[in-house]
Amino acid sequence: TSPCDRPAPATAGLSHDKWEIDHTELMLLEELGSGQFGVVRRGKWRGSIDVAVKMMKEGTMSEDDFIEEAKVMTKLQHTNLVQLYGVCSKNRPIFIVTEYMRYGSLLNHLRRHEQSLSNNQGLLLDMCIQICKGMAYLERHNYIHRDLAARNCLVGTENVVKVADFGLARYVLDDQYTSSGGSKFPIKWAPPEVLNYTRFSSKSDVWAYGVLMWEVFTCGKMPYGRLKNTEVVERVQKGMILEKPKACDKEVYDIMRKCWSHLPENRPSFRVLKEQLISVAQRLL
Ligand SMILES: CN1CCN(C(=O)c2ccc(Nc3nc(-c4cccc(NC(=O)c5ccc(C(C)(C)C)cc5)c4)cn4ccnc34)cc2)CC1
Repeated sequence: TSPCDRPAPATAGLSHDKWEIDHTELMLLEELGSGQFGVVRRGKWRGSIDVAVKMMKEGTMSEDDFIEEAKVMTKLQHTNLVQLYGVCSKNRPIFIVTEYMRYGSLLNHLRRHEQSLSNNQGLLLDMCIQICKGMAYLERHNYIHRDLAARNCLVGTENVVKVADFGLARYVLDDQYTSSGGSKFPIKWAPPEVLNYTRFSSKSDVWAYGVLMWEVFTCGKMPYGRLKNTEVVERVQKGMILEKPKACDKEVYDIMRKCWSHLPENRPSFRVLKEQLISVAQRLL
């Protein structure tokens, strides 16, 4: 059919689609750091809303595919997910604009506050429960994270913890990151079916969540210490799992271990995990 036959897209005629942010309404402030895609800065949107702005370095991401997906991502809304406000896609580099989390990554937060956190099992468990709630929401919406880890969670005021960058891994162009043989692939958070067949699912997110729980209860240790990626792959295939962190109660470790069941179908769902963690927290605290 010729273009004039086709019905106009629903947003035709609107000056901006609702996920499109007008970059003249953004004021860029200090740099927060840099990640897979380049520099991230704090900003103000419409004069008063605190935002984080990822400025996508050219050639680091498949931009058109991401801009299409952004329409779906803006609809994912939960207190334990870092909210995507929108994108500035009319200029290059494109900007990804999200809510701002003032205390940075959970990994750095754990390492910075190890002293006070290491004997506060209640707070560590609460962080895990918050992340589990965010992941249970994604699971309900059949949304797979693909790179869940403490480095990809963020800390806000009053010990709020949120999951960030869910689904973004699909748009990274660097094959050192995307292929399981690559130097940047998150091997230590990957289950056997991802290592062997890159078969991602909410159950592979559950495996990664178990490793994230281990990161939380060790206050940010590197899983499997200095083992090289090839050594980790070999041991995970043979069923080796991470040891119980000192600060961690046996019951909590038993839940971690279930996340590392070899077969995905033997791992609990995030919905079940949430119930188990909440009942352990009630018994323990
Ligand atoms: C007292 N401390 C002082 C130092 N400090 C900070 O400087 C600091 C404070 C707030 C920060 N907040 C945020 N920082 C970031 C941020 C900063 C640097 C890098 C990144 N990460 C990325 O850009 C990034 C992450 C993952 C991925 C893939 C696709 C691989 C999964 C791709 C890109 C995010 C994003 N945010 C979204 C909402 N809030 C933030 C970050 C850092 C923390 C507080």
